[in-house]
Amino acid sequence: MSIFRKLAWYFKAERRTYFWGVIGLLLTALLGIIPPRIIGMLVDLMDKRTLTAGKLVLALGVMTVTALLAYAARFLWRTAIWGGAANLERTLRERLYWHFMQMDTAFYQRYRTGDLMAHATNDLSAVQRVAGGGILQFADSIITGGTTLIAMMIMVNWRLTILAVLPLPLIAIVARYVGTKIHVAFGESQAAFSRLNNKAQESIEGIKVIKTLGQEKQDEADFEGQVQDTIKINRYTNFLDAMFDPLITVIIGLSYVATIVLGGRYVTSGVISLGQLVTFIAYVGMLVWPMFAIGQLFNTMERGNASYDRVNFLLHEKSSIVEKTDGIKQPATGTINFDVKAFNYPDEKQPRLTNVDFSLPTGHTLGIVGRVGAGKSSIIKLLLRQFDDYQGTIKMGGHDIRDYTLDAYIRSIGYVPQDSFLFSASVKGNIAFANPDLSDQDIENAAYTAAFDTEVSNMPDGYQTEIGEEGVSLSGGQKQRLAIARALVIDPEVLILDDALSAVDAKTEAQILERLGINRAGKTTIIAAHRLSSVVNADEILVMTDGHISERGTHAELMAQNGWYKRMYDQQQLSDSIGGGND
Ligand SMILES: Nc1ncnc2c1ncn2[C@@H]1O[C@H](COP(=O)(O)OP(=O)(O)OP(=O)(O)O)[C@@H](O)[C@H]1O
Repeated sequence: MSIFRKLAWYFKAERRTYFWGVIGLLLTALLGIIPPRIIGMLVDLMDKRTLTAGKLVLALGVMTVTALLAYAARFLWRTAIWGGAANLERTLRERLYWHFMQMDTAFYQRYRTGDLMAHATNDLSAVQRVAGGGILQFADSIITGGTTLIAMMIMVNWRLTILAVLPLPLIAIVARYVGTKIHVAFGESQAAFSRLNNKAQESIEGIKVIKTLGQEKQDEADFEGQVQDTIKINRYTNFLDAMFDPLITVIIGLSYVATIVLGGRYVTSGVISLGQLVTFIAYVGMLVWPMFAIGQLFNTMERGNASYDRVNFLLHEKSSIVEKTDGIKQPATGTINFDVKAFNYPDEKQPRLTNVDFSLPTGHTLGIVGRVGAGKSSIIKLLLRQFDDYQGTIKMGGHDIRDYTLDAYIRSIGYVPQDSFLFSASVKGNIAFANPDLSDQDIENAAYTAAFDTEVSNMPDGYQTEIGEEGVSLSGGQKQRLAIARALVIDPEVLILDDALSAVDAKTEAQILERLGINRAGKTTIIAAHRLSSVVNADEILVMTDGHISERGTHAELMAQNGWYKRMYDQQQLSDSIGGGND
């Protein structure tokens, strides 16, 4: 019952809805008693041969009115209770979605997307079932079960009632225990199916690797193993399912046997009439569902409870990026003063950045270079406020970036990572993602600056061409340029390109950098790159080594220093003149 207590806030808020739901159920139950009783009376009249056409018409009239009223009552409880449940699911779904949107990178590092999706779908459905099916099972078992039992005792015979209903609680027990087993088995069968799906997807996606490494046979054997597993689990599920229905039929049969044996004797000895026995048999049938309901109620509550706890646990996870309620709401502008003494990722001891400091006046360009894992992206993650926990300060326009509201701060930044997420939408839809009302001219300007315009005009439907799963697939370099155009349309104060030109050939890169220089005059740009040609024109270049700045200066100054930068630059120039780009 604890789940009902936990959801009390909701039932309280929706008490009107649920009140009408229960009234509807009560009316349905009361009206349900009438038809069997009338049929019994008709049987008695026929038995005594006193049935007249008038009485028959009257009986049919009452039955018709009852059926119409029952229809209305059913409509009432169905709309109230299912509507209430749907509202709860919507409320929780919105809360969870909003919460996901607020969470920081560390949260997404802790939880896998698949698990979060499972919470947002399966768990919320299980909670919804408590507010719909659960309430129905609870009210139905008490209301329908109770009224039918009372009717049986009052209108027929209490001894017969006790004997006839004796086997019925077994339905509740079977529904509870076999029901749980079936549920678990279904869960396993679904999991097996999704493992099989994942395996198939992975193999198809990785087919080239599998073939080049000659692993087809091994992969086939793996797949065969998974298929066998899935079949075994499904067989067991079917076995349990096949056991369930016949067992219920046997229990109901026992009840009918008891009714016929004792009821028949009562009829012959004149304790009850034949019509009462007929009424009674119909009532026995009406008790089956409430018994099921009791059994299922425990399962619904147990699952709902566990799911509610899991969802609540997620909802209570705090983001380490804390919004100041009185944070600065004006867009962030001005010089960036980055002064981080030490930063380590959550749950890690080793600092990934140490003593990194730079000052980047508005309108300047900063280049960040260095080996793989040197800390380039870590600097950017701090600038993006993906992590707020570090020693030191990062300021923009003289204010600590943590003093801005997230919205005001993030809106000032356009960020393009190496692999951008693109939506399955048109080229235009992707570029205009931040502002669907952008004019075609703005979109084309952005595409031009990102050197993507010529290719778009060659696409089948130009800017309306669908990309992604259902449309054309773009090359790595095209994706990067589309992502740059998407970032440019917001005309950000600070544009951050994190290795976002890596898949673009050297000539196109030069074109983009040149156009960026013109388009973004007076705005700040940060470029992290492996290819040093991306940063040669920067006002300052930082060379990162193991989380600290090992060299710094302009291109000319760094060349003069004769260190890692010069060696790397010469080496890349040489391979460029031999190889060329990779777009
Ligand atoms: N989210 C994270 N959690 C824990 N460690 C991380 C995380 N992100 C990066 N690291 C570690 O921090 C170090 C610096 O990584 P970072 O991504 O900043 O390097 P980088 O210079 O950008 O590398 P690349 O050139 O490959 O992009 C690496 O050792 C990396 O493994």
